[in-house]
Amino acid sequence: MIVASMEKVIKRYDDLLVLDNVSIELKKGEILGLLGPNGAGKTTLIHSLVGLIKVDSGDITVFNKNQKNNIIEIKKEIGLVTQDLTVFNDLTAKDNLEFFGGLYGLRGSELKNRIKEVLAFVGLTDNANKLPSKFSGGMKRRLNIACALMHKPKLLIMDEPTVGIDPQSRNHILETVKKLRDQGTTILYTTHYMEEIQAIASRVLIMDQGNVIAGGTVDELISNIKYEESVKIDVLEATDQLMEKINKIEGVKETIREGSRLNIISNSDSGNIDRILSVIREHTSIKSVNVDKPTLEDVFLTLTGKTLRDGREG
Ligand SMILES: Nc1ncnc2c1ncn2[C@@H]1O[C@H](COP(=O)(O)OP(=O)(O)OP(=O)(O)O)[C@@H](O)[C@H]1O
Repeated sequence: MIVASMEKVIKRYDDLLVLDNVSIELKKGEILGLLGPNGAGKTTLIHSLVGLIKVDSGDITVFNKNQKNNIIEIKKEIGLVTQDLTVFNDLTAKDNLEFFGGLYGLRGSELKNRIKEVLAFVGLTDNANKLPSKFSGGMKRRLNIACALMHKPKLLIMDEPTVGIDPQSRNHILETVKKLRDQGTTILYTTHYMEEIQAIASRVLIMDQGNVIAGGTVDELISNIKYEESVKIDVLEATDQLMEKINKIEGVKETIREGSRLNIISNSDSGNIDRILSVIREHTSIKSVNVDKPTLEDVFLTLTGKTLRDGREG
């Protein structure tokens, strides 16, 4: 069953085409991972889906209703976890939840019980009466999620909910997302982090420059490039000249430089590792070499020539 869809959606900011004929579908009970570098259009896609911004053309349907004509009704069933925290620093965690619950019409004992439930769900029960200003980044993010859960949304949209937090809080959030999925919530989850997508997503859409450029399960996406391998080489000095020479070797598809590490995507049947190594040796010393099967990161690199982490050109 389709919970939400966008069809041929176009959104421009002046001359900038931010959503370029985007079509997506969200299926009931799935965690759909939306992966892309900075500026790919992920937030714009989300804000369009929930009706926070108007699109220039295309159709958006949520819960089988045309979004434009039924936006108030639709919003009652959607939870939005925004990238920027929306919690009030001068209200305690509990009071924040009371405020957001109130906005959704919860009152009295129903409101009180839901606050307790949600605090326990995100692991903040012991901090209910504390101000978010005293929280760690991860605790604030968890409270931000809790606020979006007060009205038990059927569709939860999470815009990079783990940015800038410690690994423990990150794992806690990923576990929370999986629990929500197990309870039947449909989730759209955006991130730069492929490890998160690999850990939780049923399906992945990869976005770049306003386009959805690939989609499928993680395994499906990786199998599309299985004829390739990823050669990771640590060198003493990775100069522009060296990069240029490597890219000219037959069978090399992409080379990305991260400090003194080179990640080279190469056809696995071209047998050119020797060639790559000897070109490098002519320029600098080699510290280590690793040949891996491709990961989701390599899928992205192959498709866009950029790393997921920062959207930097390769
Ligand atoms: N209100 C706006 N006015 C003009 N340009 C905008 C506006 N909002 C976003 N943009 C531009 O649209 C493009 C897509 O931005 P968007 O925030 O959707 O990307 P994103 O994939 O969510 O990036 P990030 O990972 O950094 O959040 C960017 O080039 C951005 O500068």
